[in-house]
Amino acid sequence: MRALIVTAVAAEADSAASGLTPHQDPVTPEPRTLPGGYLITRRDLPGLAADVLVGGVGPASAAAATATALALADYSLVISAGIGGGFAPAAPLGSLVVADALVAADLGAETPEGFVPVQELGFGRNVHLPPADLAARAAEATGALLAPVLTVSTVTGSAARAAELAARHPLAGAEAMEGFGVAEAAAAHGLPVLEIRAVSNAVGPRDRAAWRIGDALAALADGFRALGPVLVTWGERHDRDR
Ligand SMILES: O=C(O)c1cccc(C(=O)CC[C@H]2O[C@@H](n3cnc4c(=O)[nH]cnc43)[C@H](O)[C@@H]2O)c1
Repeated sequence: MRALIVTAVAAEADSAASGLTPHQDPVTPEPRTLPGGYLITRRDLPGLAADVLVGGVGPASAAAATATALALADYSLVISAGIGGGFAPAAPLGSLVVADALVAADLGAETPEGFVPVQELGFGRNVHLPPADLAARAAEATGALLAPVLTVSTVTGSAARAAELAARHPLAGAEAMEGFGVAEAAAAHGLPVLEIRAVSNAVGPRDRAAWRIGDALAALADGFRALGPVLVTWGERHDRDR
């Protein structure tokens, strides 16, 4: 099974790659550069070839990078991965969230009656769903919360915005900036998508001193260590059924 893992920045890619690196191997990423300047690193486990891509911050960058990589090689699965904001109390700092839905939370129109998602306006969609069995197994193996992950173009920085998002998405576990873009590119290629986020900060009032990026990157590496065998098993079945 060949999987494409899309992160926003190099530190996230290094975490994902180190989690997928067998213990006896030193972590020696040898990135290649794709058209567009995107860096991609290959990790091989028995039964799993994983390409880890640095796709940039935000849904548009993530979609462009993902589509570029998908046009150049044959994949069975696309994974959006990185750090994110966690909705309290369900997703504390350092915890993991696996998406049971990848939701474009600010793609739509503001109206006097409130936010209307683009799907209700009749232009496309706001939600992509991962394979339910894969998301459930991934969450179980990694100890993650299985919950919707919101994709936003603006990081939430106030209690009012956090409350608005929570009211519209009461089950949301995390917010980040790339998942839906990755999912759009995967869908355009007919591929399933998964999203995993390690919580670096709480969704709420801006407080840079409270970020725990190092802890989140370590949690992301642990998550990928646990995810590897799940991907191998899922890939064997998926490739057999294709
Ligand atoms: O300046 C700020 O207040 C601020 C707060 C949190 C994150 C940022 C970023 O610019 C990081 C964006 C980057 O990291 C992911 N991320 C991490 N935490 C969040 C979040 O709470 N909401 C949305 N995205 C987040 C995101 O996927 C980007 O790749 C700045």
